[in-house]
Amino acid sequence: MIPSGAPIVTAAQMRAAEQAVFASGVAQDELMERAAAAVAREVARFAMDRPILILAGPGNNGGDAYVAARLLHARGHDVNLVATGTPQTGAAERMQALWQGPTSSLYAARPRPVLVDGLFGTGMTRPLERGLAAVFADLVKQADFTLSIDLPSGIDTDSGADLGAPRGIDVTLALGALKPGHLLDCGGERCGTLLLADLDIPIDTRWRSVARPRLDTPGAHSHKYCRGLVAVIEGAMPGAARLAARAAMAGGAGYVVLAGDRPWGDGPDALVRREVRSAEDLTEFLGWDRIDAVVLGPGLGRDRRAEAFLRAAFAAPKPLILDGDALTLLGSNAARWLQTRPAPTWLTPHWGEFDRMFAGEGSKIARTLAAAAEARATIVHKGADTVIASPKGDVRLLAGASPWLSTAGTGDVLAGLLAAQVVQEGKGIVPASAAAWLHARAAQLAGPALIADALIMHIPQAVSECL
Ligand SMILES: NC(=O)C1=CN([C@@H]2O[C@H](COP(=O)(O)OP(=O)(O)OC[C@H]3O[C@@H](n4cnc5c(N)ncnc54)[C@H](O)[C@@H]3O)[C@@H](O)[C@H]2O)[C@@H](O)CC1
Ligand SMILES: [K+]
Repeated sequence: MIPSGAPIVTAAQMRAAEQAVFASGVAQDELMERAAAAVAREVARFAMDRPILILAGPGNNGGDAYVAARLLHARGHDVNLVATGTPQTGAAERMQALWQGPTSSLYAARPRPVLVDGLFGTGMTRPLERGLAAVFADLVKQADFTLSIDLPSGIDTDSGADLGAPRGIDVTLALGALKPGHLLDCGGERCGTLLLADLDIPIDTRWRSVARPRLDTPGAHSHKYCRGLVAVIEGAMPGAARLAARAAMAGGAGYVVLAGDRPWGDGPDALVRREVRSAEDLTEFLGWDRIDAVVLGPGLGRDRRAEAFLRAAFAAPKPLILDGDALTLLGSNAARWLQTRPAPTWLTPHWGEFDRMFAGEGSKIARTLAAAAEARATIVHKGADTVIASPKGDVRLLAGASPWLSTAGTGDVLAGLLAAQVVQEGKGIVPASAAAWLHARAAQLAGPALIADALIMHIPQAVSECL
């Protein structure tokens, strides 16, 4: 579980936000007391009367741990504390001095049913030392319940990379804001349930976790065209385009046309068929002013015909959603081509497609943001964690989607859903975030061993939860 629509900042941005709070007259110790009060509240809620072991590291994450130990002890909880070394910050040192209860060294620590991890937070700069990682993992394993303060110790704040964090953490209480490491890479798997205590720290950011969208019920006078017309272009593997088209219908588009020349299989009868045999036909079709968005790429193929279709779609002044083969065809020319498009474009690459299109270094967020700016397109960078970035610098992160989505055709469904949102919700990151939420929710509803067709059947339920 992840807080919805929550702000996300890097370690450096969090430190800057904290400094701004200090500059406004709040003392550092006061902020630490606030953080620890939130930690103590959550720990007390889960611990009930079970004995608690608190791990305190050398920095301010450890400082929070000392204060939480004091507050929990004052409330009558049975608390032991393990200190991994001497406090390295003034605040941690002052908080250590105020802790009067039992303290032991890490290697003398005895497991207890409730464990609080205050070893490291946003200050982690290198992997956990091996001995420490092993003892920590063992204490987590032997505890019934573990809560991490701010971040699981052993997760990189900005990338979510594994720096030795154990498995089995039940709850992570993020302080001030979410960090990318809560959602990306290993962080997404290791945090357990993610909670957020905002601590009244003002956060100014364009990065957020994906939120449940608010969708509109059609008005009493709505008709099929005003709810948006999506054109899906067929190619070598017509099943993929049909999945996209059916997903666009289920996602609420008013009118969906499947354009191509493949033999017509079974229904759905509501899907409109338009014969398009050549790139010239496609150009003529895309000149139809009722078309609000075009999906190209699912099952398109990579031959000359596919390339000609791609050129025709690029030239049409229509919002365009590119997926699958269209992305592979673009390859390393993607940014150059996309910059010249006369209308907004959305790309939905998985990591392989993304890597073929865009070079660059850094975290998944940094790379997706840079690519979106360069290509002037909104990019939905799919995977176990999905990063959505717009050319304007907005970011939405989605983690924790069903692992059962890793099956053929689910990407085609996302492309169709995105088109439905584009024609209903408009520009930029909003429709992309909505589509990602609906896709993840439909997968949750479809349950284990889902297939792409079943995913589509659950989209209307997901939509109904957003009205
Ligand atoms: N951001 C906020 O709003 C607030 C942050 N606070 C806490 O402050 C934390 C950040 O504190 P710090 O910047 O002191 O950082 P940390 O407490 O995360 O740790 C930094 C210390 O650990 C050492 N270190 C880093 N990686 C190590 C490794 N692998 N092995 C051994 N030592 C290692 C560093 O040299 C440094 O001494 C946050 O995570 C949060 O818990 C709260 O106290 C108050 C509010
Ligand atoms: K921690």
